[in-house]
Order: sequence, then structure tokens, then C-alpha cells
Amino acid sequence: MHAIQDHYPAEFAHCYGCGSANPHGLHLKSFIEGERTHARFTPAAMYSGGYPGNVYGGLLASLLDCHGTATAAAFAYRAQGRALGDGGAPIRFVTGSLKVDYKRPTPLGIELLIEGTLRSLEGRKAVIDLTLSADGEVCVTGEMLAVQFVAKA
Ligand SMILES: CCCCCCCCCCCC(=O)SCCNC(=O)CCNC(=O)[C@H](O)C(C)(C)COP(=O)(O)OP(=O)(O)OC[C@H]1O[C@@H](n2cnc3c(N)ncnc32)[C@H](O)[C@@H]1OP(=O)(O)O
Repeated sequence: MHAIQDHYPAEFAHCYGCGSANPHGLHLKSFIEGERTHARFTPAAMYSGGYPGNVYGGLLASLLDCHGTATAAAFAYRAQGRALGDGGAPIRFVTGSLKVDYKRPTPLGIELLIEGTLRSLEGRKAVIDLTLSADGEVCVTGEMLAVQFVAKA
């Protein structure tokens, strides 16, 4: 199964968080299933936060960042009745704003589940609700305004 990011054009595949062409990146892969999107990521020990055994908050924000824009793109394709990677003009979103709430420490060394749902899609703006869970417990929530990218002439 192809991830949403697998359909990004090659020239935009350099994102640190999810670009397949960035050898130093996180290579996050997001999938759409029904009314939600999901991605999984297991942070290595190098992503330690300020106290032992927990994940660095900046990494967690990065995971929400990339998963949120992928979620926005996937739902925008759906709203237009299009399939991801259909060969037409790509629909891509960038982050306009991202609010992150850290609800509890996120443990290192286990697989994290990042999920997204579409709250609204109006014009170029998509509002995405995000959660990041470890072992079934929500550790982080996020709210993103993603803005559809339009190439300037
Ligand atoms: C091909 C790429 C592939 C991209 C491939 C995807 C790679 C994965 C991306 C990973 C996620 C990232 O890290 S993305 C990187 C981090 N983000 C960025 O660098 C984005 C930097 N900002 C920008 O480029 C710009 O500000 C934009 C594109 C967000 C918006 O600029 P614009 O295109 O001139 O549009 P603008 O008229 O200003 O805004 C459109 C509408 O959104 C609203 N809006 C804009 N920003 C905000 C905001 N922060 N908070 C509230 N509302 C906002 C405006 O009020 C307006 O509403 P209304 O008047 O219409 O109601």
C-alpha cells in the first residue's frame, strides 16, 4: 500500500520529516483509512527529551507537522473526487499554524501512533485534529491549519 507521501512529486520529496529523498530525515509514512489517517513511528534513543526515557517534544511536533499536511492533502483529493497520484495537478498543503498540547510524557522505545481527522475544509484552508498515542494512551494532541500551496508565477 502506498503512503500519502509516496505521491508527493520528486522535487518536493526532500522534507526532513517525510521526504523519501532526504537521507537524514524521519521518513514518516501516513495512510488514509475511512475518516482518519494514521502513521507509526518508533523514536530511537537519540530523540531523548530532557529527562530519561521520554521523547523530545520537538520531534513530536515534527511528526504532527508532517502527518497533518499529509492528512490535509488526502482529504482534499477525496473532496475533489480524485485519487492520490492520479497524474493530475498535485494538491499539496503546507503548515500555516500548528498548536501542540503535550498531555503526558511520551515514552521512548515503543511505537507511536499518530492519527488525524479532518475538521473542516474551506477553500485553501484545512483544519486537522491530531493525536499521538503510545500504548493506547494519548500523549500529545494537535490542531493544524494547513494551507493549500499555490505556486507563485
Ligand atoms: C508544492 C509544495 C509541496 C509540499 C509538500 C509537502 C511537504 C510536507 C510538508 C511538511 C509540513 C511543513 O513543514 S510545511 C513547512 C512549514 N510551513 C511553511 O513554511 C509555510 C510558510 N508560510 C507560507 O508559505 C504562507 O504563509 C502560506 C502558504 C501558509 C499562506 O500564504 P499565501 O499562499 O500567500 O496565502 P494567504 O492568503 O496568506 O493565506 C491563505 C488563507 O490562509 C490563512 N492563513 C495563512 N496562514 C495562517 C495562519 N498562520 N493562521 C491563520 N490563518 C492563516 C489566511 O488568513 C488566508 O485565509 P482567507 O483570507 O483565505 O480566509
